[in-house]
Amino acid sequence: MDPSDRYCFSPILRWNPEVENYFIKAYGADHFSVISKALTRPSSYSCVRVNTLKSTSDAVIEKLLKIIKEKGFDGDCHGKEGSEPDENLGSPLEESLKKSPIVKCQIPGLEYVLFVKGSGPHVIDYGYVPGAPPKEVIVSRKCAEAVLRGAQVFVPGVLACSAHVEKGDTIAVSVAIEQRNPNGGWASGMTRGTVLQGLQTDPYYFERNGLYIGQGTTTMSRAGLFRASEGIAVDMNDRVFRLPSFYDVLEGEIFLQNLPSIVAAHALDPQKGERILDMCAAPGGKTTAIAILMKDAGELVAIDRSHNKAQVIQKLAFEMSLTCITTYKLDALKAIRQRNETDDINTNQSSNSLRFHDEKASSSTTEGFNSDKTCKDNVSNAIEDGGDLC
Ligand SMILES: C[S@@+](CC[C@H](N)C(=O)[O-])C[C@H]1O[C@@H](n2cnc3c(N)ncnc32)[C@H](O)[C@@H]1O
Repeated sequence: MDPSDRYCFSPILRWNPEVENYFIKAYGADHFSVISKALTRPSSYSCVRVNTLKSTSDAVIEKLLKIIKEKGFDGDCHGKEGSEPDENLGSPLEESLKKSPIVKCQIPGLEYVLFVKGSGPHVIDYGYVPGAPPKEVIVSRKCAEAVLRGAQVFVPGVLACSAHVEKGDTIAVSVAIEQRNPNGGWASGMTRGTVLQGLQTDPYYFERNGLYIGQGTTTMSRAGLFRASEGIAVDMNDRVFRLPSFYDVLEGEIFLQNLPSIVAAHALDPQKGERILDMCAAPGGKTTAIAILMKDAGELVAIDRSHNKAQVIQKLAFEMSLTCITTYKLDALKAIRQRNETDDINTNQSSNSLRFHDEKASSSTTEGFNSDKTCKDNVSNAIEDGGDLC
């Protein structure tokens, strides 16, 4: 392989042969190959839920179209145009997205869901010169997945970096996919802070062939990057897949959320005045969806075992002006006592009420949230750390 060929995005899924044979029989070789390829790519659109207590789908579409027009297609990417033709287009949604970059969900009752078009894969010139490989960082898989959905590279996601990287350097970003370890688990197995030379002796050099997800500008030096515990490490200029970034966009009016999570809240059909418990709630995607469906009237108890994540729920509820949510930092497994349990905690509560053994996450009427930097960083880190779009 020519060394320059590795700086591209062409992942190949490796299946357990038995599973692969099963699927080939079930789907046919051609269909299975299309499915297998699609599984290596991010979604071709983003899904956004509108806070109908604050706005309407039409108003949000209008505002987003204006933002997209002002900022360019995907907010902060200005790479070369030109992408591979996408052989998977053809569903009614994708056909609609060809006509307009933002469309309303056509499922009755879900008109508050919007789809925003993305594009890719794009070809990126990493500036490879024989004998002078580009400076690069390796990021975790979760970080890479977020980047391919419009996020920046945050500090905790960086695993390794070239030597002599300074703030403002152009840098290629690749991903270290987890490998199976001897204990049967999966891990990248890379020590954070590893120095890359751009040589075949670099960790996962061959495994990273075709796993370059974009190019950006470093916001700090190599030393700073591994000293810092939070913040943006690489400001992405170009990604192989481009989806609009919704970071700080129409805060409180919209929430980026996968359709199945939205449908889960919708299927629950929560009603005004009900009392609902969300036991693994952070970052609060379903919690806030439920609260909005309840018209913010009733009681929604949201718990998460992580203190920082519980704060993230509070921040989101505050942004969305939802007052029916009460947040607790609490392990769900220890959350509820049997009626006849005889420990001495909360003995003054009625026997059939839920009894919380842990503390309420600090003040839920927090005026401080707007300017609370820690909370904002917690959101970034929670996203970085959790990676899931819930
Ligand atoms: C995938 S996220 C949940 C997403 C959330 N339901 C939403 O729709 O936004 C899983 C969350 O569960 C929390 N969690 C896991 N085990 C828990 C437990 N035993 N008690 C409380 N929270 C837990 C994690 O901290 C994490 O924030």
